[in-house]
Amino acid sequence: MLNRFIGLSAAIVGRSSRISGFPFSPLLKAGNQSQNRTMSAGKAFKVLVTHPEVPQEGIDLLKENCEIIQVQSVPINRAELLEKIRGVDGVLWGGHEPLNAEALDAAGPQLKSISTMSAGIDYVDVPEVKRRKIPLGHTPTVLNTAVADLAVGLLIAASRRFHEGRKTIDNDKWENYHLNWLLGQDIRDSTVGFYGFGGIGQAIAKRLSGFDIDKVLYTTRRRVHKEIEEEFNAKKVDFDTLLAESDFVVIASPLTKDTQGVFNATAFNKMKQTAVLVNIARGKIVNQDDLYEALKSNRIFSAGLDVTDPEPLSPKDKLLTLDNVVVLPHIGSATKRTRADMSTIAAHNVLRGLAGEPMLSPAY
Ligand SMILES: O=C(O)C(=O)CO
Repeated sequence: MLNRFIGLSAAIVGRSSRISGFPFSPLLKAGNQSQNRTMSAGKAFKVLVTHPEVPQEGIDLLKENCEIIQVQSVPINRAELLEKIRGVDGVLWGGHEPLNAEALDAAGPQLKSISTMSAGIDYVDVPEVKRRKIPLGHTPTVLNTAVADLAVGLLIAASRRFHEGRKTIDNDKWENYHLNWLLGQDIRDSTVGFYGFGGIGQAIAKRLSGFDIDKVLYTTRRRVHKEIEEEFNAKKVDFDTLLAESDFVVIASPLTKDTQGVFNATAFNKMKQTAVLVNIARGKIVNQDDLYEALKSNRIFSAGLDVTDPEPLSPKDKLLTLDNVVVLPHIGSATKRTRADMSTIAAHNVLRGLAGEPMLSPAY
């Protein structure tokens, strides 16, 4: 229920940060003269935006009360970032570069609020941020639908052999006079297993409910609310059961030391030979060498990946030589509206942190 509420508020902020009733960042309330600070631009706080392409929606919110400093280089030049972060009060961390002691030291002890513009925060040294008692926000929820749409796209593309089909055209091997040519896996009546069943996993399950699937299994540390289980006809199972019984295995969990590399040869050997793996979470949750072997030997049917290890993936990577894998360059949240919403939520997080208020979506 709480998830739903946050989802709703987040969606509202995304559409319009000015709708009355929305829990505005305190700093955006009229005047805000209570802050007993003055800066060169007459603004209460100095905020670094670490990426030049952060959508304007978030920048405009910050500008109302803050002097903005912005990194200009893309890809981000670390030296520029470390130079510009010095002395700032808040940071909107727009990219996926390491947010670690080096950056925090460069900023200095006055830093009091940080938000990433991402759901996953595996590139943040969270213990280090926590140790310094700096509130940290991130932007889950607003990207659930965009990532879920893409996951369903990958699931269909991998199960119906889009990549291999396209290659037959390129190679003048269009052979549909064979009745068993390019046969794929059905989604209807299938069991879909989620490794991680938070907001993104549930948004994928919601979309798949229109595909006449039979059941949903999920593996998580904690059981999800009963009403969510009922809504998706979902059952919590252990990892081995998930692997053995799922026709589609969807990875939708954060990357942590516990999830890193869990999809390895042992796991693939427990999956159905007809199974399709989809990963929209993080590349490192999968042992990519083992995945390559499992796909090449047809130990599993196919895979659809939005994330790889490393990123960017080399065009020479052996994974790309396979017919039965669809690989995308980590574009799960890459829609105009989603990125705008992410910048809005991140800006609210930063402003709330500066005001000493709870962030809209705290990371810890
Ligand atoms: O925001 C994130 O963490 C993503 O990886 C979106 O795809």
